[in-house]
Amino acid sequence: MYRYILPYKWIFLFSVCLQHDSYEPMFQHLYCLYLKGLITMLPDKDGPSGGGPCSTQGSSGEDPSVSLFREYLRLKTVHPEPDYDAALRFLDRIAEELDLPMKKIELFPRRVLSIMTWEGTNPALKSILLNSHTDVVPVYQEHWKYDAFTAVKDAEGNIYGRGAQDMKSVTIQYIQAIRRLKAEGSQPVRTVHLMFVPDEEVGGHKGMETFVTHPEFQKLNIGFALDEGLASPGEAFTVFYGERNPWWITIHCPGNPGHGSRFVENTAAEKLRSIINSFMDFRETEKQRLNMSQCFTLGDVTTVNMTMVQGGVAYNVIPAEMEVSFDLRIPPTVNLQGFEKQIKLWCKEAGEGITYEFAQKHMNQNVTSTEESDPWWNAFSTTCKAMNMVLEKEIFPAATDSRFIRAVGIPAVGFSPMNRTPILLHDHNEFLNEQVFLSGIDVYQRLILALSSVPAFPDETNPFL
Ligand SMILES: CSCC[C@H](NC(C)=O)C(=O)O
Ligand SMILES: [Zn+2]
Ligand SMILES: [Zn+2]
Repeated sequence: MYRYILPYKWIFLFSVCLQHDSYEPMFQHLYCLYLKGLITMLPDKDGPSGGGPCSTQGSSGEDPSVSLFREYLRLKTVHPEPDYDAALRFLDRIAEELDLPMKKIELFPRRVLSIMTWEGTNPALKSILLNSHTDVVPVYQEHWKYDAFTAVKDAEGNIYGRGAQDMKSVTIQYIQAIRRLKAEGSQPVRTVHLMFVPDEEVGGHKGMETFVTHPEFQKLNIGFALDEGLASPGEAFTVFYGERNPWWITIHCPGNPGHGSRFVENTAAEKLRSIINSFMDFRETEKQRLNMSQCFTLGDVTTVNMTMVQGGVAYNVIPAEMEVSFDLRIPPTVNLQGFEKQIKLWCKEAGEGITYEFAQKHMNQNVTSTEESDPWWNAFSTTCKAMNMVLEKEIFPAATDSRFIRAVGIPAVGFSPMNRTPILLHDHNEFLNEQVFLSGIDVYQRLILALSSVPAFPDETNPFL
C-alpha cells in the first residue's frame, strides 16, 4: 500500500484545524489518511526529532521536546494488544541519537524490556534507575474530545493523549534531561539506567515482577530508583515513598439449591449477603476514618470495593453457588496476617463451606526512607527545595512497578513532576500542559545530576565489575 510521507509541520497544521473545528476539506482528507496510518511523518529538516540541548524551537514553533512527547503518545502501546514493537523502534532511535548503549531482554514472547545506560565516571558505585512503563490503558474513544492517539495540542497548550500523564511524559522527560546533560558536557558519577518496561498496566507479571528476579537486574547494581507518581492539582508536588498492597479476592458461597418459590434454608445468597455486608461495613468505617482526619490521604486507609458478582442460572432456580470479588488496597501500616484473620472470621460468620482465593495478594510492605539523614532522600529533597518545589509525601493509593523494586530492597520514589494538573490517569481526556511538561525536564536534569553524585557509601562496590 502506498504511504504518503509528510514533514512534522503538517501535524501542527492538522492540530490547528482540529482545535478550531475548521475542517478544510483538504486537511480533513489528509487527517483521515493520517489516522488510518497512510501518512508517515518525517522530522523537519531543523534537526533530530528530540531537538538540541537548549530546547530550541522547531520550524513549527513547537519545542522539540514537546514534539517528541507527542510523537511517543501516537504509538499505540495500548492494551489489550500493545504495539510494543513501535515503542522499541522509537527507543532504539533515541538510544542512537543519545549515543547510549541499549540492552534488550525478552522476558516472555513479545514482552521485551529495554535498558539504556549512561555510564558514570565511577561505575563501581551503585547506579540510579529511571524507570518507566511503555504500555497504556485502553480508552473509551467516544468520551474523548480528540482522538486519544493523535496527541492534539489545544490553544492552551494542553496535550491530549492516553499516556500523557501515565506515563509517556515522564519517559520523554528522562530522555530529554539526559540529552541536555550530555550536550552540556556533564557526566554522572554513578551510572544512570533508563528502563522501559512492558505490562505494568496489567499487573507487571510479564514485566517488572519477573525482571527483578533476573540475573541482568542484579547486574545493574541499582542503589536508588525513580518511577511514576501522580499529578497534583495544587502548587505542591506529590512524592510517593510506599504503596498500598493490592489484594484481589473472590469469595465462593455454596448453598442449598431448590425451587425459587420456597423458603430454602442455608442458601448461597444469604451467605453472599453476609459477606457483602461485612466487607461494605468495613468500607464505611475506613471511609469515615479518611473523612474525619485532616492528615490522612487515600494511601493511609484501606479501601474496599465490590467489583464483581457472579451466580445463578434462572429466575426460579436457587443457585448452588454465588461468588463475589473485591478490590482491597491495604496501607503498609496494617498487619496483613491480622487482616486476613478478619476476612476468615467474616467468612465463618457468613455460614458453612465458604472459601476464598486471591488473584493478587501482595505481602511486601517495604517503604523508602524519607529521613533527611538518608543520602538518597536527602539528594532528592534538597534538589527539589533548591528549585522552590514543595513536596507532599504520601503512600501511593494504587500499585506501580515500584512495589517490585522496593520488595527486593531497593529504595524507590514515585514522582511525576506534574503540579497544577488534574489527576487524569486512566481517565477520559487525559492531558498534560506543555509548559508543565517542559518544567519537568528541568526538574529531572537537576535530580539526575544530584542523585548520580551522591557520595560513595563506606564499602560501596559493584561485585559485577
Ligand atoms: C495490581 S496490578 C494493577 C496495577 C494498577 N496500577 C495503576 C497505577 O493503576 C492498579 O493499581 O490497579
Ligand atoms: Zn503508570
Ligand atoms: Zn496506569
